[in-house]
Amino acid sequence: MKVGIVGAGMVGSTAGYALALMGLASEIVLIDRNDALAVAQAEDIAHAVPFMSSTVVNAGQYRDLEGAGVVILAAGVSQKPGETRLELLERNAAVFRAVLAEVLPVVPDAILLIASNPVDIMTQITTRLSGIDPSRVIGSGTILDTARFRSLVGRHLGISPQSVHAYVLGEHGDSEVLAWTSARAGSVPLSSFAAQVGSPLTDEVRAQIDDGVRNAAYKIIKGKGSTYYGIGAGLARIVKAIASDQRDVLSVSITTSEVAGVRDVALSIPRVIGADGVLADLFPDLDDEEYAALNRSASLLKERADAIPL
Ligand SMILES: NC(=O)C1=CN([C@@H]2O[C@H](COP(=O)(O)OP(=O)(O)OC[C@H]3O[C@@H](n4cnc5c(N)ncnc54)[C@H](O)[C@@H]3O)[C@@H](O)[C@H]2O)C=CC1
Ligand SMILES: CC(=O)C(=O)O
Repeated sequence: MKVGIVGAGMVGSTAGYALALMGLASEIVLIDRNDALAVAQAEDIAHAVPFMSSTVVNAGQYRDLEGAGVVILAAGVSQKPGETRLELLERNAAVFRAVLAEVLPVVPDAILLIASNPVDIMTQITTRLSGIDPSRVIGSGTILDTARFRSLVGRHLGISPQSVHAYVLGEHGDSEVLAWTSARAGSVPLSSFAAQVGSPLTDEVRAQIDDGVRNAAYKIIKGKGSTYYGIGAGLARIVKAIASDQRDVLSVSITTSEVAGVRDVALSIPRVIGADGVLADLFPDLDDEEYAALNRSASLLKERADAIPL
C-alpha cells in the first residue's frame, strides 16, 4: 500500500521511519510546507530501508499522493513545555483547512489518519470538512496512552505489555479515562492477577500509573522538546491493521454517534480496524466513576469541537 504523510516534522518522519523499517508500505511520500525538510527526511529514511525492507521513500507535492490508500496528517504546531494539547486547537484547525483543501481533490477515497493535536477535535473537524464517512477518518486518539498504560501495568506485574489488555478511553489529553474495571492480564481480571503474583494494585500504585500515563507527554516534552517514537510506532500499527485488513482491536478516535450519553463526538474507545477503516465500536464495561469520567471527557471534546467555525 502507498502511504502519504503530510507534515514531515518529528511525528510524520518517525511514522515514516517505523513504516519503512516494518515494511508496511510499498511506497511512502512525505510532504511538508518546508520542502527542504521533506526531502531531507525522505532521504534519511530511505537510507535505513536497505537494512530492513524494500519500501520506496520519496518527498513530494500534494499531487504525488495519488494512489495512496492511507494519508497520515501530522502537520501543524506541537506543544511547548507546559502547554496543553487543547491550546493548539485554533492554530492547527487553520493548518488543517489549508491541508485538506490540497489533499481531498487528489485522494478522495483514501483513509485519513490524523495525528496532529488536539487529535480528537482535529479528527472531528476533518470529518466535517471532508464529508468522508467517519469510519475512514481515524485519529490516533489514545493508541499511545493505551500503550503507556499497558507498559506501566506490565512493568508493575512483571509481565510483557502485550499480555496486558487494558485501554485508555476518551480524550487523548488531560481528561482521558484509564479503564481499570475492564482491564485483564492474560484472561484474568487485573486486580486478581496482581494479587496472585504478589504485586497488588493499591490505590497508591493506581495513582502512580494514572499519573505516568496522563502526564507522560508533559514530562517528555520538558525533557526533550517533543514526543515522537511512541506515536510513530502507534501510527504504523494502525496502518498495519488497515494495509493487512487485520481486524485488530485498537483504541482510536472517530466521530461516533453516541458515547457515554454524548452525541456526535470524536474520542477513543476500542474499535475493530481493517481495510475499510473502523468496522465496529466496542464499549468496555465501566464502573459508575469511569462512566462519569468518560461523560465529562466526551462533553468537553464536544463543546470545543462545536465551537470551531468551519
Ligand atoms: N496524536 C499523538 O499521540 C501525538 C500528536 N502529536 C502532534 O503531532 C503534531 C506534529 O508534531 P511534531 O511532528 O512534533 O511537530 P513538528 O513541528 O516537528 O512538525 C510539524 C510539521 O508540520 C509542518 N506544517 C505546518 N503547517 C503546515 C502546512 N500548512 N502544510 C504542510 N506542512 C505544514 C511544519 O513545517 C513541520 O515540519 C503536533 O500537533 C503534535 O502535538 C505529537 C505527539 C503525539
Ligand atoms: C504529544 C502527545 O500528544 C503525546 O505524546 O501524548
